Amino acid sequence: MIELTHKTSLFMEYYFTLTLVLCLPIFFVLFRRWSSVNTKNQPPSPPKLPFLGNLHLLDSHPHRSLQALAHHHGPLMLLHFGSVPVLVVSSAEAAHEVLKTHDLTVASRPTCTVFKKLFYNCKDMASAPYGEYWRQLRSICVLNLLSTKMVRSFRAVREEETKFMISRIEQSCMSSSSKSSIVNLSEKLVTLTIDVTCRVTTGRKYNSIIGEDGKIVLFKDLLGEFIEILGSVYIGDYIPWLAWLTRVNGLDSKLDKVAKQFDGLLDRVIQDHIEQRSKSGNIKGNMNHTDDHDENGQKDFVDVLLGIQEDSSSFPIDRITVKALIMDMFSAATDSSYAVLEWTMAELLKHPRVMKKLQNEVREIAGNKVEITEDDLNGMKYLKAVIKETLRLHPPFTLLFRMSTEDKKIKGYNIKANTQIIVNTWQIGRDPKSYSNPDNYEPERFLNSDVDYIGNHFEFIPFGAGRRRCPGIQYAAMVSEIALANLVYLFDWAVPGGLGVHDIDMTESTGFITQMKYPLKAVAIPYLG
Ligand code: HEM
Repeated sequence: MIELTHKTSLFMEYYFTLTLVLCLPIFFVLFRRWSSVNTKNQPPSPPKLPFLGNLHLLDSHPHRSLQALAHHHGPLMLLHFGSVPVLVVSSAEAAHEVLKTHDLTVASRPTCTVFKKLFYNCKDMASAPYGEYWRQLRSICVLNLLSTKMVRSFRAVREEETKFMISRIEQSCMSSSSKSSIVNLSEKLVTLTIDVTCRVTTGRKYNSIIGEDGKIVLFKDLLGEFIEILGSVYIGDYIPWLAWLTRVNGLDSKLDKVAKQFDGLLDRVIQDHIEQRSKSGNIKGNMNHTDDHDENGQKDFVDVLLGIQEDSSSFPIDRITVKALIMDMFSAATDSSYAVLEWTMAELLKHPRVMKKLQNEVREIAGNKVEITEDDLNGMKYLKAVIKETLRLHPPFTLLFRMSTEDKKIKGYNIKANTQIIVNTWQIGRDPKSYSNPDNYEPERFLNSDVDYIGNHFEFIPFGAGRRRCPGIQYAAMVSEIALANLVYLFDWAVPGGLGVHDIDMTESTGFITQMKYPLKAVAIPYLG
């Protein structure tokens, strides 16, 4: 009996193996046919590795490695980050097709763990998926927080904080025997942009806060850590079985710590505002959130959001949404504006001709004024061209991140739903097809040109384009213009002793926002008129 069973089982094994061998060619043909249907008409791709896909082809400056890949594979190329398909868009024409023709299809953002943890499960505007919730938040921000009227109403904050920055530089010049001083411009500019954002969003500045462990944390350092961590890659998003790595390398606990510290701060900010509002009687029924000022003076973003929360006719927003929106403002408004100013000053130091031309314009328009005010900025055409040229060569967000929500044919290629879309704005701004001498810093190219940065000209999209375009363009322009005009009006600038203009280190930082890797230092010499 045992003998019989053994024989049967041997026969079964033999039969199974034979069937498998005979069927293999059929499986192979079927697989080839299935995969060719599946990959039919897909954009060109470099070869990929098992599990990693094409992740190994990226380095710490992904906009540069993607540019190198696009030179081989073209302006629409399909990569795989782990198991996730990623469409990379690298020319103005392809960006027009994706962001304008297929705006609605690519209006969502990729879901990623870092954003989920830092922005209350994507309850903010910038990382929320496309849909009704995002639409409502966007309209609240565009109509109430970032409207022309609201941005203008913060003019005094911008002018005052610029004045503080200038007087800090003047003081360091005065205390030097030569009446000039080496200034850490990066440090001055980051303080300016953080202070403006804090006052506009919360009504006050934060030098330091008490951390979770009771220790004092510099607000600037906390925000720096937040921005740095925003740029981290959470490997589990692309290769799920490697998710444990972020527990081992400490990213998980770092994320949780930063999120908790900001959450505590935002809770205190909101509580202070609620108490202040109830003291001044500025509560439900007594407030119109579209007014620019309350009886105590300037309203900040938290005031406006609490007003909307109390207004039963508005879209209902809870405390978490208020916190998530404030986080958006902190993360989007500070380091981006700071990066633009820092790169601009570095380029001006490297190009004394451009610096002189800019100073001539600003000094001519200012006459003998003590300082430049926002009224003076309108006529400063070269200043605006200088800022545009910086945004072309050094967009703070070198890549735009989107997500397709439906299967679509884009430029004849089949693009599946849930494909991540990356638009390489950095590469597009340096394309020789759109710009002569694309690597040269020549603001003149924007004089007498109708090319703007509001998403109409796809060769120049530092603020993105389409539905998810940056809503803070006006805010960013005003902070940068007033600060730059005063810096070049009130001081002459030189490269620190012994160094030439070619010694300025233009290496880029890594991370979410591309700044200069090393702090920019320059000699400030007060201009005596
Ligand atoms: C020079 C400074 C700035 C630059 C270069 C910049 C650039 C960008 C870019 C490239 C995007 C993505 C656009 C897209 O996907 O098409 C974006 C989104 C966004 N920006 Fe800005 N930005 C700047 C300043 C600001 C400021 C000052 C604020 C607010 C006060 C702001 C708020 C936002 C928000 C909330 C989003 C998300 C919009 C959405 O997803 O609907 N940005 N920005």
